[in-house]
Amino acid sequence: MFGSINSSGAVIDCIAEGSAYDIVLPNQTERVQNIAVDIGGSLAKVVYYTTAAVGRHGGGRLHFKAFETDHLDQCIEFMCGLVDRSRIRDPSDGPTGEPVIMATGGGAHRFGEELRSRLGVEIRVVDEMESLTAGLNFLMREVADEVFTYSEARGQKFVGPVSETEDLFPYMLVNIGSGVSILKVTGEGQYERISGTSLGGGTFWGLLHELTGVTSFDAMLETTKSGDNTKVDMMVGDIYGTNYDKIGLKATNIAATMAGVYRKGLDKQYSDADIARSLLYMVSNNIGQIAYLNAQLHGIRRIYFGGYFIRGHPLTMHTLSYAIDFWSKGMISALFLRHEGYLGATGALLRGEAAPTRRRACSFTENFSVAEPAAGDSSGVSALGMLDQQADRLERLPQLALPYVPDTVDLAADEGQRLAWLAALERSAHELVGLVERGALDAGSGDRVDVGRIRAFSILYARHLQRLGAQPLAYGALTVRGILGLREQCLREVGLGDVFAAVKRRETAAALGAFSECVALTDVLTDRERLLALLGNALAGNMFDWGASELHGALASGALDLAAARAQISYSPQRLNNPGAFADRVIAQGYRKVLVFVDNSGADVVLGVLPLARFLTQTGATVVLAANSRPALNDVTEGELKDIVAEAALVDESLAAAVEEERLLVCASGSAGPCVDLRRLDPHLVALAQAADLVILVGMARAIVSNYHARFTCDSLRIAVFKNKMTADAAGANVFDSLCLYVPGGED
Ligand SMILES: Nc1ncnc2c1ncn2[C@@H]1O[C@H](COP(=O)(O)OP(=O)(O)OP(=O)(O)O)[C@@H](O)[C@H]1O
Ligand SMILES: CC(C)(CO)[C@@H](O)C(=O)NCCC(=O)O
Repeated sequence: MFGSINSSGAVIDCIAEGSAYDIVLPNQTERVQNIAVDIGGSLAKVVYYTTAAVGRHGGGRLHFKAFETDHLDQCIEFMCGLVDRSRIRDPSDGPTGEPVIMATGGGAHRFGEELRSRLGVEIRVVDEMESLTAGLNFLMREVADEVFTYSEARGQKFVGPVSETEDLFPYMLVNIGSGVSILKVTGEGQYERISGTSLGGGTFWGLLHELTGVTSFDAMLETTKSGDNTKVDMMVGDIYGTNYDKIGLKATNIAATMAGVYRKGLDKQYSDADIARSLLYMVSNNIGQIAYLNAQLHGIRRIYFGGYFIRGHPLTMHTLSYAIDFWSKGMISALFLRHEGYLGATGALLRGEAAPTRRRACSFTENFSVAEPAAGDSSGVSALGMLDQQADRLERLPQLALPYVPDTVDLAADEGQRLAWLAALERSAHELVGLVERGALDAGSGDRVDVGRIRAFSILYARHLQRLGAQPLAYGALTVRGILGLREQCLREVGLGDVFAAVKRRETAAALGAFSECVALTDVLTDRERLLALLGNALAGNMFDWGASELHGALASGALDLAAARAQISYSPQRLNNPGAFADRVIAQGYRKVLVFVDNSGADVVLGVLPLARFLTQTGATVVLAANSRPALNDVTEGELKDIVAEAALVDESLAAAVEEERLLVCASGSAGPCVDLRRLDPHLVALAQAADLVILVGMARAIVSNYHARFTCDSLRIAVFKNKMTADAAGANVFDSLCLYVPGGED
C-alpha cells in the first residue's frame, strides 16, 4: 500500500504491536496551518505544516506524504482531513482565516477546480519549476543528511550541508518525474529550465507495464535486482566478440538497448525481470548522459537528481552515478536527495504568504520518532522524518575551524561500534522502564513519570534501533549523536518531555547544599593548585551522569559523592590529559571570554563546572555557560542553570559579583539532545561567543562522542570521563579514564 499511514498512526501502530497503552499522543492534536500539494503525471505529493493546538514548546512541524495521481480521491480525502484540522481553534488564537492550499505540478491546473470545490478552500497555484528549486534550496540547507552520493562499491555517502564550505549555487537539478526537467539554478529564485526529455520515469513505467503487464511499481523495482539485462540488450561483446578498446567500449557495455530481443528472444529465454532491468538502464543512462551534456554546456559542476523515479533505488542511483562518472571522466559525482520526490510540494508550501519561513528566520531538525519509509519505498533503505521547526535560526560557532566533523565515529562504517551502541541504548531504554516502575525517578506522589508512557517509549525506541541495525542508513548518516537525539525525540513524542526532572531537582539541591564547603576547600590553595583541583572536581562531577548505565546503581542509591567519584577515575592516558599545560596558560595570560558547554545537572554543574567558572571570572574572564535549550537525559537546561547560578550567588559573594557585572552569563545552546552540533547554535549564544578566546566542552556526549575531532581557531579544553566501553575503545582509552585535554588555538 502506497503512503497509507500518517505520522501519528505510525506511533499508535507501533505501540499497539508491543502492547496496548492508552495514550493520546501530542501530535494527534496538532493543528494544520499550511498545506501544499504537487500533483504530477504519476504521483501527488502533500507537504503540510502543523503547530501544537495547545502550546507545545518551539515551533511547528513539516510532514510529507504521497499518493498515486490515479487515486487522487485518496489524496483529496486526506487533504479534507487536514483542512478540518486546520479549523481546530486554540482558545488563545485570534480569529483564523480560511486555509489556503498551495498547489503545483500539472495537476494543480488540471484538478484545481475539483480541489477547490471538494475542499471548500482557496487554491493558489505556484509554478512547478519555481517550486522545485525553492524546495531543493530549502531542503539542502535545513536537512542535515539531505544530499548523498552513491556507488555500488561505497554505498551511500552523505556529503553534509553544501553551504558549509562552498556556495549553494550554481547547480543543476535533473528532476525525473514522469518526464524530465533540467534546471540551472544560479541563486535563490533564479533559475532557468535549460532542457528536458520526455524519456523519463513515466516512459519507463509505461513501457514496462506494456511489455510485462506489471502493475506495482514497487514489486517491479524489486525484480530489477535479479534481472539480467544482457538477455535482452545487445552488448558490445555480442557485436565485436570482445572489447572495442579503440573507442573505450568494453564487451560488457550495452551497445543497443533491447536489441538483443529479436535474436535471443526467438526461444523467449528472458524474463520480465530482465526487461525491467534493461529499461531501467535505458532510461537512467540516457538521463545521465543528457544531464552531463547540459552540465558541460553550462559549465556546472554540481548535478542533483530529484523526482520520485529514483526512489532511493540502488540500481537507479548506481546507473545515474555511473553515467555521470563515465561521461565526466570521474570529475563529477551525481548527487541524490533523501526528499527527492518532495521538492515541488515543499517549495510550493514555502511560497505561501503564511509559510513558516516567511514569518520568521528559523531552522529545522529532522525528527524520526515516527518516521515511515520514504513513501512506498519497497527497499526500506530510506525513511523520511518530520521536520521540526526551531524557534530561531541556528548558527555556527565563530571559532570553529573548517572542515568541521561533529561526530567521532561513523556507526554505519564501524560495525563493532554500531552493534555495541545499538545494544547498549536498547538496554538502557529497558533500564529506564525499570527505574520508572520502581519509582526511582519520582519526586513524590504528585510528580510521577507515567509508567505507560515510558513503556511506550521503550517499545518505540527499540523498534527504531532494530531498524537501524538492519538498515544503518535508513535515517541518514548513523551516528551516536543521531541515536541519542532520537531517544529524546521518542520520549517527547510519547509526551515525556523531561523524565529526569525530579532527579535533577533532587541532585541539584543536594549539590547546592555542598557548594560553599566545596569552594572553601579549594579557595585556600595557590592559584595553580586551585585550578588543578577544580579541574579534578569537574572530572569527578562528570561521573554524575544518568546517561551512563554503568553508574545507574550508584546514582539511584545516592551512594556516589564527589570524593568517591574522584577515586574511581584514572587520570590517564597522558596524551589525553594535560591539565598542567592549561593551568600554565591560565596563570600566565588568563582569558578574556570563556564559552563553556555544560553537561549534567547536580554535582557536575554545581560542584564541578560552577567553581571552575567562578575561578575564571576571578582571573578577569567573562564566562558564558551554554546549557541545553531543551531537556535531554539529566543534562541541565538553560532555565535550570539560571536558577542554579542565582541560588549559588546567594551564598557566594564572588559569584554574586560576577553575575551582577555580567561576567557570568547563562545562555541556551540551541541543542535538544545530549550532543552538540557546533554549526547549529542558538543565535544569542553565537552573539555572546564572538570574542571568546577559550571554548570548554564538558562531558562525554559533547566532548567525546561529538566534537572529539573538532578544531577551533581559539584555545579549547575538553573535560570528560570515558564512562562506557564504546567511547573508551574509540579513543584508545579505558572505562573511567579521564579526558582533560587543552589544545591551543589552531593546533590539532
Ligand atoms: N508507486 C509508484 N507508482 C507510480 N510511479 C512511481 C511510483 N513510485 C515511483 N514512481 C516513479 O516516479 C515517477 C513519478 O515521479 P514524480 O512524482 O516525481 O513525477 P510526477 O510529478 O508524477 O511527474 P511530472 O512532474 O512529470 O508531472 C513515475 O513516473 C515512476 O517512474
Ligand atoms: C511536463 C513536465 C514539466 C511536467 O512535470 C515534465 O513532465 C517534463 O519536463 N517533461 C519533459 C518534456 C520535455 O522537455 O520534453
